[in-house]
Amino acid sequence: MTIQWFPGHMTKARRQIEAKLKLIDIVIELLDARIPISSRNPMIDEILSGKRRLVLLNKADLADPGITEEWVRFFADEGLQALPVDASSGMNVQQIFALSREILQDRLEAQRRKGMRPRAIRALIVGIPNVGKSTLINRLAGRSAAATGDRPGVTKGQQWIKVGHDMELLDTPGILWPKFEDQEVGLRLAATGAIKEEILNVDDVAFYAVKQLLQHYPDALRERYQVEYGEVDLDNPHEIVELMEAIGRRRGCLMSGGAIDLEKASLVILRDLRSGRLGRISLDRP
Ligand SMILES: Nc1nc2c(ncn2[C@@H]2O[C@H](COP(=O)(O)OP(=O)(O)OP(=O)(O)O)[C@@H](O)[C@H]2O)c(=O)[nH]1
Repeated sequence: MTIQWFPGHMTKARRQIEAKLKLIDIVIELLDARIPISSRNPMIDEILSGKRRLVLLNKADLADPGITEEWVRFFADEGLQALPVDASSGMNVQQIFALSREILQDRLEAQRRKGMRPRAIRALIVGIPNVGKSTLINRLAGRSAAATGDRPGVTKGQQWIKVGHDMELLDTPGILWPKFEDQEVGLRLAATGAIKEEILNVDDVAFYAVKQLLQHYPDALRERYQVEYGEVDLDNPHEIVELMEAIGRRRGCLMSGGAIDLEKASLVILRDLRSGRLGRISLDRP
């Protein structure tokens, strides 16, 4: 599965999720905490058609904690419970069980009133490529139940996985497509690594990232690369490129002949941004 979605792919992905929805009680909608709106499928409400839902803001370890708190409030205003998690380390992951029970409380109560012992909650994880679906499934299952990879598009092949003592997960997550219409959304998806590098202009993505960093995290580049810069005019592309070149020079990103290799410098910046070495950065803001 690649990020290049065509209308036919979208229809197929949507049908696959709709078929799974019939089997489950609750959807776990996985978003990237750094870009909760850009990593959200634009038709999600329609696709889930009223199914109960828990929103997870994954990769919260890489996101700006203050902004993540604002996002939790934003989703609460939409009537959705949102929980910041880090599927890699397991931070907050155990809370998923209690929150899911809370969201389904009326149904569980109704089953009890009828004298039935509530059966395990059946859940489906959905999200765009590379948002951490497999990592979360593995974390919840406590063993390697799904293949993980650091590049978009590795989830394949459907079984129930028992997680905790009262939840079952469909082992194949629902893959959603991200938004494409908006260029800035594309740049945010790319900067955080949701879109494959091969189909992007790396310089453009790094340029965007540097501009965002200067605007919202003005010390991040200085601290990481020991480059000196004063007030950078964000409306002057030359000043931003000059700063990228200074970073390239610092990092020895040179072409034969000694000119600065801007593409290499861009890759350095993007790798550092995605891995958190530039600090905890959020690109979407409520
Ligand atoms: N820092 C951090 N990295 C994470 C977290 N969750 C997942 N990752 C990393 O993100 C990358 C993608 O994770 P996957 O679990 O393969 O993502 P996926 O959604 O299953 O991806 P597809 O198979 O492409 O649909 C991997 O390199 C994970 O290690 C997290 O909470 N924090």
